[in-house]
Amino acid sequence: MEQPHAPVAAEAGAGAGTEVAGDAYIIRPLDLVDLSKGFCELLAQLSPSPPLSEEAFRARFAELAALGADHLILVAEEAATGRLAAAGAVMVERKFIRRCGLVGHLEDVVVDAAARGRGLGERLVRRLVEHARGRGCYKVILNCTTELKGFYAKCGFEEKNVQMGLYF
Ligand SMILES: CC(=O)SCCNC(=O)CCNC(=O)[C@H](O)C(C)(C)COP(=O)(O)OP(=O)(O)OC[C@H]1O[C@@H](n2cnc3c(N)ncnc32)[C@H](O)[C@@H]1OP(=O)(O)O
Repeated sequence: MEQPHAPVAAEAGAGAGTEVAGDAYIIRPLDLVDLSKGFCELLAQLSPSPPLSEEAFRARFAELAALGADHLILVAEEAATGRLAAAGAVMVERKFIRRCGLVGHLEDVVVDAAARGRGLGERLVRRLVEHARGRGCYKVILNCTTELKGFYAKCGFEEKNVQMGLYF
């Protein structure tokens, strides 16, 4: 199971909850230092995501940290540059059905365009899934485009049901 979010202002680097991926990337929970390591630039490759002020980033980080291990954002830091190359999140939904079962929701998986095709995305997804399993989730679900079905199939997912959305 992943550790809860790293303490505020903790130094990025190998420690509890981190994994050195093929020596080139350190996979670890999101940290406050990551605002200056390209976190927003990474998210902008996923969806329109203007840069955040430090205040806004810290406030959201604190809200998520308060959820403990029920909300985990992992990032992959390139060891050579200290820049972020990938990020992804999993949140645990607490249900009444299935004897108060837990469901993991995989969200906001992104690999920097320059780092794609090296297995980093799959490695990150598998780590997030393992976290959800460790929390006791009976399944992990996600929404994605048709083009990404192959990627998630490689990560062990299978197609189920239909995604619907209502945007405001
Ligand atoms: C729940 C969500 O967050 S959905 C949003 C997903 N994110 C995005 O669309 C953002 C833009 N895209 C990306 O960031 C990346 O392309 C990702 C995350 C989709 C894939 O990351 P990568 O690091 O390039 O993938 P990775 O190298 O780990 O690929 C693992 C396997 O999936 C395959 N794969 C990767 N992308 C695709 C794809 N679009 N379609 C089919 N197969 C794919 C790879 O070929 C590889 O297969 P192999 O083991 O046989 O070689």
